[in-house]
Parts: sequence; structure tokens; C-alpha cells
Amino acid sequence: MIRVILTDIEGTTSSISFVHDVLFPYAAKHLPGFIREHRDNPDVSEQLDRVAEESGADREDAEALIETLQEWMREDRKVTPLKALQGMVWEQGYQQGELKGHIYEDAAQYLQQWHDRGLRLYVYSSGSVKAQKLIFGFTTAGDFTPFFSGYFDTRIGGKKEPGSYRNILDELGVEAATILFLSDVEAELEAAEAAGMQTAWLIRDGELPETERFVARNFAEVDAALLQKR
Ligand SMILES: CSCCC(=O)C(=O)COP(=O)(O)O
Ligand SMILES: [Mg+2]
Repeated sequence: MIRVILTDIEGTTSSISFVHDVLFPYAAKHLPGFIREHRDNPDVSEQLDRVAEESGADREDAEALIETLQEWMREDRKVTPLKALQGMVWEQGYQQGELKGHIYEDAAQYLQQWHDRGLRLYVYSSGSVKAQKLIFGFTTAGDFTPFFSGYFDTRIGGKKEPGSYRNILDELGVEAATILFLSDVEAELEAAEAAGMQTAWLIRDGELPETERFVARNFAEVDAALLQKR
């Protein structure tokens, strides 16, 4: 029986377009100025140490670090220090009212319903935990953070690695088969299944793939097929 929902964000609860056409350009525009202004802040400085370690760029050369980060953004690299810094930049945007998180209507409706029906809800995204709390805290449909019991990001491991899902299982202390992982990326579903979790593949647009895997267009279909038996 499914007791826990673990959900991806981009392409699952929220549109790919919001992340790629709004959030990522916002970070690309504001990150250089943010780093120049806040490079001595301990949280920023810690992430810049990690950018230098990971890239081999000179830690003392802020412009070289910024160029590395811009390159990682162009390549959509899911690197923890980039994701942490993007979250800090987006925080300013959400707080100033320049950003509002996108959430699909069906996701909004069922996240609330599943919470109210006693399911425990968790997020697992490549976006940092800060970024996850922001997108769900400042959505166009209100604050969804009260529905979530916890958040996981790349600090627990990459989303295509079975070990990351085993780490999440250790943290949650529940049987793998009681967790339903929702994602739009098949390689992530394969990794979660290798750890014993149940999965649903969200295909929001375009043709449905030929697959043995459970596929849904939206959260209503997930609910009807997998969660009504509870
Ligand atoms: C937390 S919103 C920004 C999401 C993000 O930065 C990203 O790279 C998308 O990752 P996901 O694992 O949600 O597909
Ligand atoms: Mg996704």
C-alpha cells in the first residue's frame, strides 16, 4: 500500500517551460551581480569554494567562477553548488514579487487532497531545498509548503542513481514499496525502481511512449489508478 509520495518538480508538478524560460534566465541574469555583491557572505563563499574545487577554476578569481557557473547553466548541469547559488538568487526574485512559482492545477488539487487523506508528501528535485521551498511557497495558487513533510536535493545524490533513492529510504525509514515516486524522466524512474519504489511516469504533453511502465497525463490519473485502492 502506498503511504508516501515522493515527487519531482520540473515536468511533474510544474512546467518545464517555467523552469527553463523563467527561472533559469532569471538566474543567468542576476547571478553575476549577486556573486560580486555577496562573495564574502559565508553561505555564498562556501558554495564558491565548491565551484572552484569541482571546476579547477582559481578560487580567488570571482570572474572565472562566474564564467564557470554561466557555462554550467548553459549546459543545465545539476551540480550542487550551482543549484545552491541559483536558489539564493531566486529567493530575491520571489521575495520582491518578480517570480511566482508555477504549479499545474491538478498537482495543486491532488497534493492538497493526498495530504488531507493522510499520505506523506516529499519532494526530490535537482533544485536546492531552498529553491524547492520557494517554488512551492510562492506559487500562483498559494503556499503549498504546509503539505510537505520534507525535501531532498542533489546532496542526497543524483536523481538517476539508485543509491540516492536508497539514501532517501534510510532517511524516511519506511518500506520501499510504500513509496510512489513521480517523475517525467524515465531514467529517474528506473533508478527509483531499482531501489524498490513504485513509480508513475508523468507525460504532460506530446505522444505517450510505448512502455510497460505506468504512465499518467496528470495527477488525477495517478490518483485513480494507484491511490484509490488505499
Ligand atoms: C526547484 S525549482 C528549480 C528546478 C531546477 O533547478 C532543476 O534543475 C530541475 O530539476 P528537477 O529535478 O525538478 O527536474
Ligand atoms: Mg523532472
